[in-house]
Order: sequence, then structure tokens, then C-alpha cells
Amino acid sequence: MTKRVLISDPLSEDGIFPLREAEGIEVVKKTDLTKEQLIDEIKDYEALLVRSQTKVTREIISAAKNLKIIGRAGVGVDNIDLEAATEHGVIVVNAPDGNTNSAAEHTVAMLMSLARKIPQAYYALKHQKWDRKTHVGVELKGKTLGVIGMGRIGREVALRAKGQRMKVIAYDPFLTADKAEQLGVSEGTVEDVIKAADFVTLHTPLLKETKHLIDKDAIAKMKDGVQIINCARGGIIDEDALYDAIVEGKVKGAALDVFEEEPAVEHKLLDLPQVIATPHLGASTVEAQESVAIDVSHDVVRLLGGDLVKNPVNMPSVPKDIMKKIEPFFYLAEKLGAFLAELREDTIEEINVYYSGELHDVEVGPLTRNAIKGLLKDHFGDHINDVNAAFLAEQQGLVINEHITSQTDGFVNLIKLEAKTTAGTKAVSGTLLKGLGPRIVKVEHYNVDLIPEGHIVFIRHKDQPGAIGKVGSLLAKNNINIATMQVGRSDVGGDAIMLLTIDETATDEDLNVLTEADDIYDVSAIEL
Ligand SMILES: NC(=O)C1=CN([C@@H]2O[C@H](COP(=O)(O)OP(=O)(O)OC[C@H]3O[C@@H](n4cnc5c(N)ncnc54)[C@H](O)[C@@H]3O)[C@@H](O)[C@H]2O)C=CC1
Ligand SMILES: O=C(O)C(=O)COP(=O)(O)O
Repeated sequence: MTKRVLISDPLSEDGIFPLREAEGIEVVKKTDLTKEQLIDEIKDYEALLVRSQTKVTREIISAAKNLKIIGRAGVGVDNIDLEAATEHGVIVVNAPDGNTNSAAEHTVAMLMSLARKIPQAYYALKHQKWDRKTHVGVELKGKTLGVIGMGRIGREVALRAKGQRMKVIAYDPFLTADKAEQLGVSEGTVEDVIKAADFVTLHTPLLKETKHLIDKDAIAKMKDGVQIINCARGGIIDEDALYDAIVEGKVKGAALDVFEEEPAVEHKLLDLPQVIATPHLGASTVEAQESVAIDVSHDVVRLLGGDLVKNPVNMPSVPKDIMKKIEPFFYLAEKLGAFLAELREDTIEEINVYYSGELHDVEVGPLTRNAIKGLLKDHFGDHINDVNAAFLAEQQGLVINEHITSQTDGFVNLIKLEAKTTAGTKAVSGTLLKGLGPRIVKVEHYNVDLIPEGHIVFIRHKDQPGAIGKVGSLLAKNNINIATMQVGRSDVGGDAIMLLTIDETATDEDLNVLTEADDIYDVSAIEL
């Protein structure tokens, strides 16, 4: 069936060729929808592609009944309600490096324009004023640039500033002294940076922690006559505090590409001659737009085709080499979860997942998510997926623990999934046999060898002669054909289990025939 992709912000047509070329994908561009129109429209789409204009709110995500993926053709995802997307199982992807260079170049352009008052001089000249006195600037050489946020863009800006022979001091929670030395910059706390800088430039995402990072108190600590550049996000600066500081003369000038509310056409900061501004143009180059559109389009094609995405935002991303190692275990983990869901006798309170052998040194998070998906599938149906599995489990009050153990039971790799309920603990273990595929190798304390797929009948019975024959003939009454059979027992004459695979789904009525036998305690059908 054709899958539909809605593009609601202006994206480069040259960049969306992966979508145009993909089979079974229809692209619809509607870049002037109101919020209400988008809410109405979105229900018919599997994917939504945006830039910073479309506000992808909880209301929109809730209305998007078929939505699988939101692609942000750019970096900042503060216009997308990530929590709502995760809860609804919608994956959010972005294009983290396609616009780095453009944003860094724009920042440097703003820095130089600010230092030399180019926009003000241009404006005056365009209005027939040859004014050389008002537009005297300062040199960058020898001045200190304070960079807050040394990610992709911050680092590129720092390198370019060094090219202007500026000193650079930077703060980023991940900037170590070694890294700073390699980059040829000094490092310090936010306070160190803002106290030392002649120019402060911001390159963090807009987060709870960075909202109004530059407020009245922060500005008070800056040098008199400091100049501030913001090409990251409007909310990082308290705009009222900046306005007051410019009017008072504490801050000499500011260069702003971004505003707390956009579009910002009637903004008091724009009335100040010390403020130069652009309408969020950091990423607006032909090259960046093509690059980010290509990156998100590829991820949309991957996801809609059932493949893993490259740049997930609301799920941990796993390096390619690790993913190659763990991907073959996804199916096994999900089937162990589905099997365990059938074994449990009461509400699950705690899940323990034990990984051993080959799995002792890999990122196991995606495997755990697949196990939970299998475990809760009965409850949530198709609504549960890799994106929301952990969230839904948490919402159900499930405690999930991952353990790496050395107990391999002789297998090269082993996953043991254990559920603790008020009625007791149940566990199932599985392995991936090279060249043969996944196997369930232990159910509770019984050793078995079961391919985890198809229609399975799980029987608890007393270990005694004739039990196998009895099950065969009772099922034959209802024309049920046994394809394979596994038996396991603890002690001779004690409790035992049988795991049958049968050719077709059996109803409860079909299986009730087995409970006629006194020595069969319990029967359940498991669909894997
Ligand atoms: N004006 C524009 O058109 C554009 C704006 N942006 C904005 O720039 C931001 C940065 O982009 P990238 O460098 O590509 O992202 P990035 O993720 O590579 O770098 C962000 C850095 O900020 C750091 N950080 C997080 N919290 C911090 C804090 N409290 N204090 C200091 N540093 C902190 C992170 O550790 C990270 O190193 C984006 O989130 C986006 O909002 C990005 C592209 C274009
Ligand atoms: O990538 C980012 O974070 C940007 O701010 C670029 O925004 P835009 O795609 O140009 O609306």
C-alpha cells in the first residue's frame, strides 16, 4: 500500500529525491497549513517532514493516527513535542550535520557585521546618509570570543574565530581540558567564559537547562561593552534582560538570528540600533538545505521500508558496528517476551533480562526494548513499538533491570527473560544458533529446544508412561496434527511439560479436550 509523506515546511526539492524515487511513497507538499488544517490533514500520513516553522504539538501528534516518523530537516527539535511523539510510538529523526557549516558561517558573518556595524552603515547609506563617524567598529584580532556550547557548530565557529586571530574560551559539559587543548581553545565554566569574553556566542540547543541561560544575572557578570551573538535559539537569552542591558549601555551590541517567538517582526529589540538581525537564516543556504533534506528523506525511506534509521532523536542511537552485532537477536528477544507473556500467572511487577556469552559487551538496550515489545504486545497490540516500549512499560509500573552475566549454560550467547509477579517468578531463555536461527532453550527450569515461531501448545502434566500418547490421541479427536514435540521433566514421576507445535491455530475449545485427562494440569495456546 502507498505510504504518504507530508512536507509542511519549505524543503529543498533537490534534496527530497530519495522520497521521490522510492517505490510506494507518495510525497505531498503543503507548506501553508494552519494548525487546524494540519490536525485534520495529518491522519492520512505515515511521515511528516518539517523545518523549524511547523510546531508539531501533542495535539497534532495525537491526531496523527497513522504517523510513524517525524523528520526534522535540520538540527533543533524544540518545535516538536518529543514526549508526545515517544508516547505515541512515533520516531523523530533529524539531520544533525547537514547545516553545521552554514550555521557556523552565518555566525561568523554576524560576528563580523556586529564588530564593523556593516548592517547599520548599509542601512544609512541606502537612506542617502554618508555617515563614517557613527559606524566606527572594533577589530576582532586579539579580542576574546566566548563560546557556550562546543558541539558541531560551536567548534566550527571557534576554529574560524582563531582564523581571525581571536582568543577563544569555551564551555560545554562535554568539553574536556584535553579536547580543548586539541582545538586550541581555553575552557572554563559558563561564568569563566562570560567574564572573559568581548564577544559571547551561543551554540547550545534550547533545553530546560539552557532556557534563559543568558539572563539579567549572567549579563551583569559580563564585561562592560560586551557584544552577544545568538544563532542558536531565541529562548536561550532572556530578551527583556538583553533589551534593558543594551539600553543601559552594559551590552554594546547584539546580533540575533533567532527569537523566542518567530516570526519576530514587531520586536522591541529590533528597534534598537545596536541590534542587527536576520530572520532565522543560519541554515538557509542551497547546500545546507539540500543536505538536510537528503538526510531526513533517507531516514524516512529506511523506516517506512522497515529498516533502522540513522539519526533517531527520541531513541538512543546505536553505532553501526554494534547494531550489526545485535540486530540478529531482535527477533529472539521479541519472541522470548511473547512467550513469557503467556507463561505468567499474574500482573508482572519486575522484569529482569540477563545477557551472557557474546552479548556480554554490547549495547543491549535495543534487545531489551524488543523483549518488552513482545511481552506487552498482547496488551497494546500494534501500538507498541521500539520507540514507546520502554515508556509504555514504565507507565504500567514495570521495573526493568538489565544484567550482564557469565552464566551461559554452555551456549555461545544466551538471553534469559524473567518476570516477577505476585504469584511467583517465571523465566524463559533463548539462544541464536549460528546458521540455524533462534531457539528457546529453557522454559522455567526445563531444558527444551524450540524454534520460537508458529502455533504452540504448552502443557503441564504429570510424568508417567502413556502421557505422550494420550495427548496425541486426544488432540487427534479435534483433528489437530502435531508437527513437533518437546518434553521436559524435573524428576521421574514428577511435574513435566510438553511443548507442541501444531499446524494451525487451536481454539480454547479445541484444547479443552486435553483437560479431560486427570494427569494434565494446565494447557495454553501460544502464538509466536
Ligand atoms: N540558526 C539556525 O538556523 C540554526 C540553529 N541551530 C541551533 O544550534 C544548536 C546547536 O547545533 P549543533 O552544534 O549542530 O548541535 P550539537 O548537538 O552538535 O551541539 C550542541 C552542544 O551544546 C552542548 N550543551 C548542551 N547543554 C549545554 C549547556 N547547558 N551549556 C553549554 N553547552 C551545552 C552540548 O553538549 C553539545 O555539545 C541547535 O540545537 C539549534 O538549536 C542549528 C542549526 C541552524
Ligand atoms: O537546524 C536548525 O536547528 C535550525 O534552526 C534551522 O532551522 P530551519 O530549518 O532553517 O527552519
